Amino acid sequence: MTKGIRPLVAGNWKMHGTAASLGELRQIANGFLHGLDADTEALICVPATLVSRAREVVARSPVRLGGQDCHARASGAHTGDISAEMLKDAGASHVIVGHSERRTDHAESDADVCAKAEAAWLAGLVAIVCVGETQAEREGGRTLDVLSRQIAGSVPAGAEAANTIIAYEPVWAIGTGLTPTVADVAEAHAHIRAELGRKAGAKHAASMRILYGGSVKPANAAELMAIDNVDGALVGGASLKAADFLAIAEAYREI
Ligand SMILES: O=C(CO)COP(=O)(O)O
Repeated sequence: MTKGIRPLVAGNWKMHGTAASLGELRQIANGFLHGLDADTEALICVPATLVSRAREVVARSPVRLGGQDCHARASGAHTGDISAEMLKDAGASHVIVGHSERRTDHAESDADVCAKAEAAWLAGLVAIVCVGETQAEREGGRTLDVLSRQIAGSVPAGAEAANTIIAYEPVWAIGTGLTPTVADVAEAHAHIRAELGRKAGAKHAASMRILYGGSVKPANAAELMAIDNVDGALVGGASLKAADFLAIAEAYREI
């Protein structure tokens, strides 16, 4: 946690979910509606096909919606792609950019991610910029260098709390059940905040959220959230089940 920063528990459904999954979203919305936690914000990044229907489901709850990627351009001949404006129009307030699965599956560079974050801002979306080292990079002692390079290259100038959230997701911790030690998470998040200071100035860096992502579960959420500079979570698999996602949000409240 960081004093003065309201935590955000965000779900990333990845390529999971059809209309049948909206029941889970309804349960999540109900959990927050019934006062689960006024101190924690909640966001679910559903597949783009569901944003518009999900908007109805979360309408009377504090739960907000995000996309999982957007194109760097506002519009054009880009068959199959989705613009930030389209996500906004469908009901999203946030969009994830530079998730490691996009960086790997679609060869997205830091410059691509930076352009997508700027496109998100232009459409009025908050960009959730993902960074994180691979297993080989960690084993090679290069974690902090990788994070420096990714923050320098993927976060546009002008980043501040109102338009940008950083998610630290060690690639080797995603979907594996493995998590870094408390000391490693603390070191990475402190390093990211220092790099944000270089990029955006100390004042903005101090108020920006830095989420942790990678095998966050109800059982480890409280321990992760208590770490300095960890301002919430980006939850993959455990966000698909309302009971797990709500338990994670609940764990955060108990810090
Ligand atoms: O990639 C993630 C969220 O964006 C993390 O996924 P898991 O929580 O399934 O490890």
